[in-house]
Amino acid sequence: MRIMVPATTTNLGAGFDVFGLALDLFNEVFFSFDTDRTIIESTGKYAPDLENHDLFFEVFEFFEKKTGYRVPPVRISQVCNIPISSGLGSSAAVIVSALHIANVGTKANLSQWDLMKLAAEIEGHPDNVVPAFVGGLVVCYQDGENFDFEKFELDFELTFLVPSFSLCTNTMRKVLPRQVLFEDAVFNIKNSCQFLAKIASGKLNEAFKYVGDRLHQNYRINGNEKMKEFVEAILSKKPGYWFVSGSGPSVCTDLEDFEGIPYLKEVLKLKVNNRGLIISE
Ligand SMILES: Nc1ncnc2c1ncn2[C@@H]1O[C@H](COP(=O)(O)OP(=O)(O)OP(=O)(O)O)[C@@H](O)[C@H]1O
Ligand SMILES: N[C@@H](CCO)C(=O)O
Repeated sequence: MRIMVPATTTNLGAGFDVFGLALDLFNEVFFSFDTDRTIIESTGKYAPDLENHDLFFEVFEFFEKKTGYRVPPVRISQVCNIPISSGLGSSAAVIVSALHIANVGTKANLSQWDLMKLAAEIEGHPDNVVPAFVGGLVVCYQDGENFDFEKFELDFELTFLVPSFSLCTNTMRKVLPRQVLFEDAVFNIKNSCQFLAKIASGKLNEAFKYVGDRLHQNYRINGNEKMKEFVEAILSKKPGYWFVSGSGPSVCTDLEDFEGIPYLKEVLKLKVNNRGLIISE
């Protein structure tokens, strides 16, 4: 059996923990239950960047605690095509695939809606896992038990500048302020609403004028010397738009000239994936 889970970018500037977008880049996860112990193997471009497979086991444990089912031993072989700890949803791809494997192996047969809620609970925010499940641009709502989302299907390509250093989302969430200025909150509301209104009206080119943020990006950029240098070099080239992908360090921008940007490891040009995850026997 196989499940392919897409990379995702989130926040898109002002939509912190709310906007998520699935991309045309997938981790492939092959799995079978004909084994007497759980074995996980990783191959693919980014497999060398992996330190361990703990996240799979954390998800299985969470699933067992939440459902009461025991996840049977499983042989997993994953192809890591999504950069790790780079702001492109690598952890969400694992969480979604591991929940699917647990759901199949236990025959718990949870609905996709319930799996999405579990995934958002594990990750601590819904904006990577929801688009990983359903594809497209999603606007997520999660407040305690209340969970909802709407999806928009789009057709465009985004450019991501991926640096050679990585940032851990959990760490990047801890650097965020507990309180913000009223005018900064209003700034983000204006931008996120206008971004979404342009998307909903099909005015895609105008949408990316509204990816400004004052709630999270600066705290994350200024909290890491390499990230600060990386973003300052990008801004010195006066991009039409830019935003930090997820919790970083990758940056999405419309730049074409990447000359002299420090720590730049690779440039990924990724189309929107409106399909979400792909399950096959
Ligand atoms: N293919 C994988 N197999 C096993 N564990 C993985 C895999 N990809 C990511 N992880 C785990 O997820 C962690 C990275 O999660 P993190 O949320 O920090 O980064 P990200 O998901 O790539 O970025 P963002 O959440 O900002 O999009 C890694 O340190 C590793 O523990
Ligand atoms: N909205 C989350 C996304 C992490 O990928 C954050 O910025 O922490």
